[in-house]
Amino acid sequence: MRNAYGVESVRAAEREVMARGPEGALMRRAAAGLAAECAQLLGKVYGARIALLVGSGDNGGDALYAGAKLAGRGAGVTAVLLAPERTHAGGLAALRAAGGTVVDGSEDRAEGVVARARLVVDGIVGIGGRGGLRERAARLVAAVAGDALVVAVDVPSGVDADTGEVHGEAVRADVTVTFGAYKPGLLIDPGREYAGAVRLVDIGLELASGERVLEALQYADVAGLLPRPSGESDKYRRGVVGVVAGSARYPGAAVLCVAGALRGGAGAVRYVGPAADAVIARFPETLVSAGPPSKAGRVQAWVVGPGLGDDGERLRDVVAADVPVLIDADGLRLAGEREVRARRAPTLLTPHAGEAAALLGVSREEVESARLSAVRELAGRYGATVLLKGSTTLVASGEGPVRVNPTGTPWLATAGSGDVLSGLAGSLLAAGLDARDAGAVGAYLHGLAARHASSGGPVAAQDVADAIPAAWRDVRRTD
Ligand SMILES: NC(=O)C1=CN([C@@H]2O[C@H](COP(=O)(O)OP(=O)(O)OC[C@H]3O[C@@H](n4cnc5c(N)ncnc54)[C@H](O)[C@@H]3O)[C@@H](O)[C@H]2O)[C@@H](O)CC1
Ligand SMILES: Nc1ncnc2c1ncn2[C@@H]1O[C@H](COP(=O)(O)OP(=O)(O)O)[C@@H](O)[C@H]1O
Ligand SMILES: [K+]
Repeated sequence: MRNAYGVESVRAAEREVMARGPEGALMRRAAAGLAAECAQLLGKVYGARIALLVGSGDNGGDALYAGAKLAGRGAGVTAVLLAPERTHAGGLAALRAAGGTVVDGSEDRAEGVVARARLVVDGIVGIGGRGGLRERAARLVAAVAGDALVVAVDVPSGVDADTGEVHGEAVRADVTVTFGAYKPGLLIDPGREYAGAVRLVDIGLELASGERVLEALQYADVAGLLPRPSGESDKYRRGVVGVVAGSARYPGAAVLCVAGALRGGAGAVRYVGPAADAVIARFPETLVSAGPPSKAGRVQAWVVGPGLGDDGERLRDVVAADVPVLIDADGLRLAGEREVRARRAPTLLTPHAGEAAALLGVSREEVESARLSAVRELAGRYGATVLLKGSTTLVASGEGPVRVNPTGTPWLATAGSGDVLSGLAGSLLAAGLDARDAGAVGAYLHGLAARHASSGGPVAAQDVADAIPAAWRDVRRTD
């Protein structure tokens, strides 16, 4: 599991280490890790032109000590000070002693220094930052050459370390070297996008895993959660997933949802609805039935909503069932908050940002700019587990850390791929995973399947469904 910790926890862990160890030890470790990463990116340090953007706090101190190390190896290092009177004194002295130079960020020549640098180190603000870049910092950042390497210290300045929100201008880094622990803002868009590749440097902080606010499943975690048929399994023991999706107008949604469900580990897929002919034509192994879902026979979990149109009756029939239910797409619009809250069996809602926005009564942009608070708010309101889809997929339940999905590709943003995900996650629910695990494992496999199917090129939703078994085997290999 990859865990991310909030700023308060990181600061508390830092205080503990500082109380025990020699002064400045943490910053020296951080700076050493930062310098090593810069050196690796540069390839040749000797003669390289480096600019340090240095703010008023310890983040600037890290940049200065790292700059001193690089200057000691023959790089031409210039520190551009954004708050000259409040610059980290020890760091500044170290840089000067190593042969580095210093300019005031308000001087005209500062922009030229930044523009000529091959590598720019962003030490403007770290976890102490609030809001976007201020004007002078933003101007200097805008001067960075297009082909320069940008390394952010701890977090890209302007990105909220706790949430990934960006209010105003922020640094776009190629690499972010973060200290002691991942911060949520490095793993959730838009912050994740600004951070580039994230490198974690161990500086000896001890964080209790119970304090994590965000977690990302890794291969081994997923392998441990995948359903595994035992020798005595039969299709009912493996779980039957019921799919209520599609309409005369959208039969394709039913086919795609069933396609995902068939690959999700349940023993059988039951389809109820008006697209039975289309489903059977593509997947003859599906059990189809007409009539209401409640009369369809044994089902361990339902998926309801993709392409459903305005069929509130079938939706209500499913929501009244006493087994886990996944509600997606049109189902989200039709399901009342009170009905969902009243359910006793687990409920998993899988909105994309637009659907989440409609449920919350805000704009899509508001959801996309503050995903963490949106997914938590929805989980709280509905008393359910919520999987918020998009460039960063998050899964939140009422309690415990939020899960962030580490797999996927922007090629997944293709019509119908969400239907495949709901079928897949519903199948995992039927196979016995709880709602959080079914959502997180479903998103993980779905993203990995898309990568398999894509290999850098476009994919269609059906390709993603077809690649799920390969993704599954891929994960199992680590078992
Ligand atoms: N906490 C830890 O465990 C460690 C922290 N270290 C470094 O220390 C950093 C935190 O240092 P600080 O607490 O001094 O805080 P920062 O260096 O992040 O910020 C310092 C000051 O910047 C100003 N500021 C805030 N927002 C601003 C904005 N938008 N534009 C311009 N100025 C702004 C504020 O006056 C703030 O107090 C970490 O991010 C990391 O780089 C490391 O040296 C090692 C260990
Ligand atoms: N930029 C992106 N990067 C990665 N995955 C994305 C991105 N945009 C969308 N996705 C994923 O693509 C899928 C699209 O689902 P959805 O929006 O429901 O589409 P549809 O309704 O057409 O099936 C989701 O799994 C979502 O997480
Ligand atoms: K920074």
